[in-house]
Amino acid sequence: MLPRYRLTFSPPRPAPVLLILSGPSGVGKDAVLERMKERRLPGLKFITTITTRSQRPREIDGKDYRFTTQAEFKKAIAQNELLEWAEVYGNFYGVPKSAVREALRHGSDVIVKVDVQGAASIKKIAPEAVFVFMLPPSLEDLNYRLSRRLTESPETLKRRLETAPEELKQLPAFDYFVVNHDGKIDQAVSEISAIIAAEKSKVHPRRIDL
Ligand SMILES: Nc1ncnc2c1ncn2[C@@H]1O[C@H](COP(=O)(O)OP(=O)(O)OP(=O)(O)O)[C@@H](O)[C@H]1O
Ligand SMILES: Nc1nc2c(ncn2[C@@H]2O[C@H](COP(=O)(O)O)[C@@H](O)[C@H]2O)c(=O)[nH]1
Repeated sequence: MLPRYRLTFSPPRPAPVLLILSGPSGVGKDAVLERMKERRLPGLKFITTITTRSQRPREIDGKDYRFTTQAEFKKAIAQNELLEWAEVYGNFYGVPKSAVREALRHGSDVIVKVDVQGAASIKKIAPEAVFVFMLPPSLEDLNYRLSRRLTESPETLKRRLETAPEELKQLPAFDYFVVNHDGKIDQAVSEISAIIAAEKSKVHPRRIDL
């Protein structure tokens, strides 16, 4: 007969992770996040940000972005509805604070996609977030991807590509990097998932206070 023990132990409850994904335009952030969404990983929430940029032909309002006017965007800033906002390549973009708070309150892990300015702002507000920088294998690959996407005018394409080297200099401010190798979107998805899993296994987790 085995001795009977009173079991009083239970493992720690993992804290939700706020993952900030950044990287130059065209590196593949959206493509990787789309693939992540297809995997329907439980407890993972993707935040739709808002923008004054014009909607691209294949974009869906409310899914890719919440497209808004300059006036509405200014109102959102005035009413303190944005976690951060920035002018990026000539348009305004911002993260709705309530969506992030709500998801974290429900215990979900949260992914927010922003440019490097947005990542720097969020680092000041929520330094406990996990900052991930997506890198291209080379600037040539970045150029090729952004050109082939056919979403940019010659002027905006030039602006985005000329900004990339400056953005890449921000890498040291991040916690992790993920290289989005050509044709290897699944590998990038796995690496981001592994980062989330590692963060959730920390004995001393970073607790977000927003
Ligand atoms: N691993 C990859 N191999 C080859 N092509 C890729 C890869 N990842 C993304 N792409 C392609 O590169 C282009 C740019 O990708 P995507 O739009 O996801 O970039 P992004 O980082 O979200 O850009 P932005 O910051 O402008 O929103 C798309 O046409 C996409 O299909
Ligand atoms: N600072 C923020 N940057 C954002 C936000 N949402 C998206 N972005 C970034 O803007 C650029 C351009 O995006 P595109 O869709 O016009 O190609 C890209 O780096 C996005 O990651 C945000 O809320 N804040």
